[in-house]
Amino acid sequence: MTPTFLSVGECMVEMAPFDNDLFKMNFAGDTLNTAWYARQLLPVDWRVSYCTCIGEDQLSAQMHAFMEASSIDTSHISTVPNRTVGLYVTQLDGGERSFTYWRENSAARRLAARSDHIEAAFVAAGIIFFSGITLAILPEADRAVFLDQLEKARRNGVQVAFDPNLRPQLWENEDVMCRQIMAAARICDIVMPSFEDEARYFSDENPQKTVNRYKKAGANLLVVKNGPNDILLSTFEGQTTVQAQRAAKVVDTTAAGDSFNAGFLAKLLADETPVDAVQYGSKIAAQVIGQRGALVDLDPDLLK
Ligand SMILES: O=C(O)C(=O)C[C@H](O)[C@H](O)COP(=O)(O)O
Repeated sequence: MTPTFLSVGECMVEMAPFDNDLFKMNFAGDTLNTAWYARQLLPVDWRVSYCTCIGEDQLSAQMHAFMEASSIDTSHISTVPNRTVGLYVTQLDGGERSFTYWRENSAARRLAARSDHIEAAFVAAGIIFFSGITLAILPEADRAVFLDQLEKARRNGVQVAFDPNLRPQLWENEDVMCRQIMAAARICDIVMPSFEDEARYFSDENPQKTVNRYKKAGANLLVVKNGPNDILLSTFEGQTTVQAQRAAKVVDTTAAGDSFNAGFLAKLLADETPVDAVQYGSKIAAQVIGQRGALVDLDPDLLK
C-alpha cells in the first residue's frame, strides 16, 4: 500500500504584502503549508493527501487546481454547496507576521460534519497531521467527532502528529482553547508546539514546562520550537536541545512553524534520527522566513 501523509484542516486564500503596497494572492493555511512542503521533502513513493471542504464556486475550483498542480492528493476534499473558502491578509511588522481572517463561514468549517468523510481519509493514512487551527474552526460537536475518529485511527496503528498552533481569535475563549488543545494532545504521538505561544496561553515558564505538560498528556515525541532559540527535543530515549538554524535574513515569518513541521516529519518518516530531523526542519524554516508569503521556493540543495 502507498504510504500516505494526510494533513487535515483549512486552506484559505492568502493575501500577502509584496512590493509597492501590492498584495499577492496565493493559497495557504497552516496544515496546507505543511502538506505542501512535505510533498517536496518526502520521497516520491509517499502520497501527500489533504482533507478539507471547499465550496463549488470558481475560487474553490482554483484552490483545488492549485493543490493538484502541487501534486497533493485531493481525493479527501469534499464540497459544500453555498459556501466558499476563507481568506486572510498578512500584516508585517519588521518581518514578524500577524493575520486578519475572513473565514467565519468557510466551507472548511464543515470538514467533520460528516464522520464518514474524515473516517475514509483517516483509515487510508499512515500518519495524520492536524493543528489547533483544525480544531478551532470546527463547531463544538464536530470537534468531538473529529477526535473520536482520530482516536479510532490511532488504535488501528495510524501515527498522529499535532501542532497546537494557538490562535485565540479563532476560539470561543482562551479557556476552551487550552482545554481542547490538551484533549487533542492526549491522542497524539508527536506534538510540535511553539514556545512563545505556549508561554503566553499556558503560562509555561520555560520550554521544559511545555515538554512536561504534553508528556503528561501522553505524547511521546515532542519538539518545542522557539524562534531563533534552541529547540527542545524530547523522545523515549531522553531529551536534548538542538541549535536552531539562523536565517540569513528575516523577511516574513509566516509558515516558519509549518515548514519546520514538514521537514521534521519528512526526515522522521525516512527513519533519520530525531536530532537530524530537527536540524533539517530548522534549515527549511530558516529558508522560508527569508522570503515573503507562506509557500516559497526552497533551495534545491535542501531537497536532495
Ligand atoms: O493562521 C492561520 O489560520 C493560517 O493558517 C495562516 C498561516 O498560513 C499560518 O498560520 C502560518 O503559520 P505559522 O507557521 O505559525 O506562521
